[in-house]
Amino acid sequence: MNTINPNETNSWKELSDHFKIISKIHIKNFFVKDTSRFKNFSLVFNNKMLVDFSKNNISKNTIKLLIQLSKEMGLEKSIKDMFSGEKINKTENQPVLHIALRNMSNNPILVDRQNVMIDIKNSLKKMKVFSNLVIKGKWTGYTNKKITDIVNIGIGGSHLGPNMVIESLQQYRNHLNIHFISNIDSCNILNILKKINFETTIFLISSKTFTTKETMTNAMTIKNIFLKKTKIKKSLEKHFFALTTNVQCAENFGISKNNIFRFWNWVGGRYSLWSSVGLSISLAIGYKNFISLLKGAYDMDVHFSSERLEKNIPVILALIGIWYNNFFNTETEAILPYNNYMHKFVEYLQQTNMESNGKNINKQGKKVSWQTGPIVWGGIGTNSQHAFYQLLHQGTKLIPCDFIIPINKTNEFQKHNIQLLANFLAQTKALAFGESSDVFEEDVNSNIQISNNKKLFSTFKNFDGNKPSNSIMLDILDPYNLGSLIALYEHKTFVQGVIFNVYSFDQWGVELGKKMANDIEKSLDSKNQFDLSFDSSTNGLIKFYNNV
Ligand SMILES: O=P(O)(O)OC[C@H]1O[C@](O)(CO)[C@@H](O)[C@@H]1O
Repeated sequence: MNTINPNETNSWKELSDHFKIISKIHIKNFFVKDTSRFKNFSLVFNNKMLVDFSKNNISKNTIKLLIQLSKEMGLEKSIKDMFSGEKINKTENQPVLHIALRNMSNNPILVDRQNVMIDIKNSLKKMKVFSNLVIKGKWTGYTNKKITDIVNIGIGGSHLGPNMVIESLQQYRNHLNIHFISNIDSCNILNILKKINFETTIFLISSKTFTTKETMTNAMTIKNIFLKKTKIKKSLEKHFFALTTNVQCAENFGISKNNIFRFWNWVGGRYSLWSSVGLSISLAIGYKNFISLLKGAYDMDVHFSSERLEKNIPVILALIGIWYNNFFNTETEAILPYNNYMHKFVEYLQQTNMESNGKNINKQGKKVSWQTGPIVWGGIGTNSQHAFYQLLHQGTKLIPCDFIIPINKTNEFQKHNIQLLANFLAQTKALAFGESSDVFEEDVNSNIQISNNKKLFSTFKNFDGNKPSNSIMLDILDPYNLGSLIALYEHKTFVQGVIFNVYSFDQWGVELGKKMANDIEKSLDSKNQFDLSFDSSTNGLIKFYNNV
């Protein structure tokens, strides 16, 4: 195991010195000095994805030093360890093998000397058969009607990934309506209940542990309402399914053995959309498209595990992220997809990144003295341009951005597609290069007496530029490319975790809130006469609730 902290490496010291020079250079000057800047600072993946990282505050030397840092932190060995099934999730004593779920090679992957590919292939076969039966109308409900609606009941990784993929791939959807119940807030259930007919709906209870409070409460409520309506216990067999590692709990809940789609403890919840947790995806877009999604991710895995670091897209994006996070001290990064279907992408990435690297204890159990995972946020273009881009352009915070756009030339609304692309290009250009306010003077309304105020007025319109961004272009938004894009961000997160020297695959930080919610829930039970033994704030809030 690597035992060095990033800020104790030689590269870190070199990067700190290097920062003093680079931070004084405007991005536009990098372009002036190097006429081949785009060529030198962009990479293409499989002729389908272009990653342009030229509009950053970086030189060739920056990349060289960052790669040196990654080597000092043992990145190459860490990648090998993950792909070979080493137990790199040490605090849970598990390997981390979402990459096995999309392994399209014939190479075995061993966990405790067992080849996990056999179980994975069987699970995929079961998903294929079931998806086909439902889509073709051969799986019927308890009154023999064809299935029209699927409800996925799950939260966190058992919800965000499938929901994002299904939304992103709207154009590949079949006739099935897909719904998600995730929140314990009853509004979520009520809203879905209004839309479905129990006779033609199946419920996928998606939970790695099959113990998550929200999911279990939601599933039990639905089951009770369902049984009240059907009055036949056997009807559950036609309508209730479990996607889980915990077969016993699923059976105890009343799911029949055949209706359990298993996966394994070595799949992290937030990396589980590639497993049977992706059943809603396979139902929504068909098994063949689900496999294309896996294939896209697999090809990115091959790139990530075999390409040298200098040409390795997830590595380069991770290192640029570290450069801003740890040397420019930026606190956040914005993800800006220029595609309406991708409106769930940011929410999904927040879990991938923030649950993985939101840690303040290093692998040796000591408090870190460097910044770890950034705050990930963002929104879709062009809507976000009219909401928060003002701050990106003229605010006081430096916010590195990833702009993502799938090319769309195929539909009849070409004017819209062109305008969307023009906005995408314009924003990254405006952020990087800025513009002097003189350019705007001719626009100034002639009625305004600007002569006295001219100087003052123009400062408001000034664009400093020098705001960094990456541009990611996909040749199309299809299952394959989406798979590659998701895997790219998964690996970016992994690389950053290695450099931060934190364990990226546990999430102990969510436990305390869960435990306290249980204790407080008991005290809210009116039978207990509202136990008020908490702090004065919690007690005050409970009293207010009680008196309303
Ligand atoms: O799939 P499960 O076990 O219901 O867990 C749901 C989510 O809860 C978390 O453990 C966090 O609370 C996530 O990591 C996970 O994706």
